[in-house]
Amino acid sequence: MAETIRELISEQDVDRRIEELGKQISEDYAGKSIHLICILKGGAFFMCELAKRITLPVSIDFMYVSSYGDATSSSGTIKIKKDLDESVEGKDVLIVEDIIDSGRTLYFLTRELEKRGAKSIRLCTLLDKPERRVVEVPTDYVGFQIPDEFVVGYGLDYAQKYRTLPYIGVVEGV
Ligand SMILES: O=P(O)(O)OC[C@H]1O[C@H](OP(=O)(O)OP(=O)(O)O)[C@H](O)[C@@H]1O
Ligand code: HPA
Ligand SMILES: [Mg+2]
Repeated sequence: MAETIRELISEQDVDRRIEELGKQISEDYAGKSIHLICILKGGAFFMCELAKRITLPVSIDFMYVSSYGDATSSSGTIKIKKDLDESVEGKDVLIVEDIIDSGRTLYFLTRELEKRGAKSIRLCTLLDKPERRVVEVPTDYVGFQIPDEFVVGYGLDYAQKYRTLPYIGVVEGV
């Protein structure tokens, strides 16, 4: 069977949900500024859309961590491929991810940012796949809970392909 993509969440539904998340985050952090930490590569697409919808002062930084490579399951080893440019000490940090799957990446990141002295650490993820969790991690803001299927689009890749799809789809035939 050839590799095909089945739409799971439409572009319109993703946009609408990001709008809601931006509003909720702006209310919850009222009076504060937020330091967004985008987890590359997948989180970049979501972060740009989310940041535009937060009505508070926002600063942004990027970290590139990767564990999947070209596979559909985690290698279990998280590597920092590009570190943050700025210190997180004393900052209200909001980690922005495209997906929480096994939870290993988020667990690693949370511990790392705690060690570096962040004042508070929360997570905003576009997608959450709770059935696959290996490590328990708190998810503060979740766009959509999805079933146990390998998804692509809106930053998510399968072997570096499909990141630029404007909707979320399931890879079939692999
Ligand atoms: O909960 P987990 O099982 O740890 O999976 C989630 C992580 O896996 C993906 O990153 P990936 O390693 O594919 O890097 P990428 O964003 O560059 O594609 C995704 O962007 C998350 O960072
Ligand atoms: O379902 C997924 N798709 C793409 N990348 C991922 N990284 C963890 N889970 C996924
Ligand atoms: Mg990936």
